Amino acid sequence: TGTTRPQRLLRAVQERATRGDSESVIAAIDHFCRHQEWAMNVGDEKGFILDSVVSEVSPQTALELGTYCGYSTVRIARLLPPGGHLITLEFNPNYAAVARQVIAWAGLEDMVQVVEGASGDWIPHLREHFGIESFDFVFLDHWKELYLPDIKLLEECGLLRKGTVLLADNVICPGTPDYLEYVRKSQSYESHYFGSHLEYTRAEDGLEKSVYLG
Ligand SMILES: O=C(NC/C=C/[C@H]1O[C@@H](n2cnc3c(NCCO)ncnc32)[C@H](O)[C@@H]1O)c1cc(-c2ccc(F)cc2)cc(O)c1O
Ligand SMILES: [Mg+2]
Repeated sequence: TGTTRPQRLLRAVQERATRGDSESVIAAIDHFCRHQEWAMNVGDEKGFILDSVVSEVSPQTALELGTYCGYSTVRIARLLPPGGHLITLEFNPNYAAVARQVIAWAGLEDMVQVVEGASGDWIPHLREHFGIESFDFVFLDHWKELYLPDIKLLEECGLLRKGTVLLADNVICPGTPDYLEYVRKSQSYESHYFGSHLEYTRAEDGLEKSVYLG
């Protein structure tokens, strides 16, 4: 049995990036995905939009749904303010193991908690387990049909507050139609679409930023 794509991505990071240098980790993954093997990281073009939203929110508490290899985890964590903390949920243990090593290579392990398990199981326990009152920022990038049920669960668990910013990847490709309809129609959200492209391709895709109004 050979290696998996996440393992080959991790090796590219360890061979090309400088330990402790998060920019070089991001560049190594983008290089790997552009020149070796495509992988479903948010990528550099949408990543630039992610960076600008994270910088604007400057979250003390952030949540990511779907860690995969940790690419967007590193993008978010490197921009957190002092005292800021990111919890990222990943239910595939092999992906979680790779992500932990990518995050550590970037030197960001102190700001990030990779939590192994399903978002639906973990969201109701985040407050008691991690002492989280509410999230300032949520990045959605896991299975697309779970975006809507998971934000409804976050609402029910009181983990969103007036002003919480949700940023959702892939609202065009692969697409999250039910989520988009909900956040754009609901009186509880103020939504804005950032047009871009599917990572490392010319296909259309974009990010939806939705502010929870309470
Ligand atoms: O499918 C895409 N992403 C899915 C991500 C899944 C990751 O999240 C983890 N995950 C899934 N469900 C849960 C869960 N909760 C659910 C279980 O209870 N709880 C925790 N973690 C979860 C997985 O283990 C993965 O690590 C995608 C596709 C394209 C794409 C576009 C065009 C193409 F042609 C091909 C592909 C582009 C993208 O940017 C994409 O993000
Ligand atoms: Mg994505």
